[in-house]
Amino acid sequence: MLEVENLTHAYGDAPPVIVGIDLEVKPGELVSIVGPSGCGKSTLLRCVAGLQSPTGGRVLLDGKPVDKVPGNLAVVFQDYSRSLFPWMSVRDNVALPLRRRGLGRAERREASGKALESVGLADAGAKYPWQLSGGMQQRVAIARALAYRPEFLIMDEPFGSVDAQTREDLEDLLLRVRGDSGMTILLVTHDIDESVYVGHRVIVLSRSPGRVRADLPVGLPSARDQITTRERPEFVHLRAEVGRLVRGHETPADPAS
Ligand SMILES: Nc1ncnc2c1ncn2[C@@H]1O[C@H](COP(=O)(O)OP(=O)(O)OP(=O)(O)O)[C@@H](O)[C@H]1O
Repeated sequence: MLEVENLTHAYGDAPPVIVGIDLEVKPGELVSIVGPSGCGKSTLLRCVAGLQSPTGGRVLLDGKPVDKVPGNLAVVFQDYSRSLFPWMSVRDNVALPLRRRGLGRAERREASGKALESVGLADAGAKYPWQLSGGMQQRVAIARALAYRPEFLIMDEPFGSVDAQTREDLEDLLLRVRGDSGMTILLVTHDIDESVYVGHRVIVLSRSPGRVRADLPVGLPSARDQITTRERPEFVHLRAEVGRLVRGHETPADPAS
């Protein structure tokens, strides 16, 4: 269980970028976070991942305060080009964090092979990241997080730099991970459709300073697919509601804001 309590963060003497954020993510849940540009989504994720100390409030993972990156947590950023080591093979990039898990060489190799297979890159292990397309590199970054088998997966706009078809494939991969692994996942995305398509819940942050404006359950069946799910009336309705909230419009359910 992930709990964020009254989280506030300011950079130096500047006004706070997030204020009084409260949220809970239950085991196995995938929660999408959306909000206007600059409202503090990445700041929130960095505080949750222990990469940054908040100036107020706290983050608890399974009841323990987060003050550094927890051992059972993995992070995937948008900028895969900076997160993969160009001098290491794809296989070694994926296997690297497994040393932290104390796995031996053979086990690391097996786990990295399986993770690469799960992202459709079984044959790319011996290549170097720079020999792959952007979408493939991002799949390597995702494979690295999956191989690590974290309990908590934090993703900051992970599909933002890939083409539309790859994005859909990666969303479907995320849905499979969500279903199979029981991981608790927090995903920041700019894509409102994506937030609904992959999420159990969508949290909308307000314009800067970011506060929780809405926390909306996604009442869609667990089995989703790119065509039929997006045609469902519940999907169309929720997408419109999230869109209005992100743009700062009033909604029937939110008359006072
Ligand atoms: N390291 C930093 N030092 C100072 N200010 C920062 C730092 N990181 C972010 N900010 C500022 O904090 C605010 C929120 O940034 P953040 O990246 O968290 O927002 P975001 O919602 O993720 O943005 P976007 O949607 O554009 O990616 C912005 O005004 C940004 O300039």
